[in-house]
Amino acid sequence: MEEQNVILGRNPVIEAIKSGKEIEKIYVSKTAGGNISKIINLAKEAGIVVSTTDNDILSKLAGSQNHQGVVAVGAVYKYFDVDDLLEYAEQRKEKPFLLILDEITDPHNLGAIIRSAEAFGVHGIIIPKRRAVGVNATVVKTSAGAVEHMRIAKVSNINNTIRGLKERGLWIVGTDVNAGKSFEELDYDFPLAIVIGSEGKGVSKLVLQNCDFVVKIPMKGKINSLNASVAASILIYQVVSKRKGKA
Ligand SMILES: C[S@@+](CC[C@H](N)C(=O)[O-])C[C@H]1O[C@@H](n2cnc3c(N)ncnc32)[C@H](O)[C@@H]1O
Repeated sequence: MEEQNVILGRNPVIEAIKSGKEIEKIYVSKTAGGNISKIINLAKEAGIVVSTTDNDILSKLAGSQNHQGVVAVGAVYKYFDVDDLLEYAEQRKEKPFLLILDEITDPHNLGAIIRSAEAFGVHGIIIPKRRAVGVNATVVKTSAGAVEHMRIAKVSNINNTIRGLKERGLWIVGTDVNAGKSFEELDYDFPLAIVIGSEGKGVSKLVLQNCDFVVKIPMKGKINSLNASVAASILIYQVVSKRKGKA
């Protein structure tokens, strides 16, 4: 785990963005002028959230040190590469078992998924760089500390990552409320990644097309879907129980 840190001042923040440092958010003063628009543009290009705010908030974040109207709040988590996730499975002499989260935006869902994944021995979680929540303070808290033991990789393009995983021998199991196949029909005794979709629109069409299997958890009630973290937990448990006792 990396400590959450703050970077103060214009040049340090510019250098931090350029070096690709994990930055969660950049705060800029409402009244800042000069090269502030350059910082905002650089941040946007790097996909970093920028918040325009009052000087009081900046001073609080900066602990009364000089911030020149800009404070970057560093990441709370150091991400892994997809290769690290697969190597971890290899070290454990287990068939890879990964989760791919397709644009989960609620930090409580991400935290809960990490917690279940850690509890049941998932080797790693893949999340997209854009349009999804990353590991922030709420996620850390909701995961009840499980995030410290979970390898999470951030990728630019989920579909390219899926292609790469298939080349490495993984089977991709998508989940969708309207799938024709029940999740109980697979034996999960193969290297795999399970795809869980976003709260609003589910797994995207293209990702579903790239899956080897698409399964549903049959439901009896009137509500048409489960919470993403609940669905993830049911699937994770199914994989673990089906693999039990198998090498
Ligand atoms: C809240 S649901 C998304 C609902 C979305 N409106 C849809 O129609 O797909 C979030 C994710 O949880 C998983 N999920 C929820 N209920 C499920 C079910 N009954 N079967 C399979 N997956 C489910 C899927 O990955 C889904 O994309």
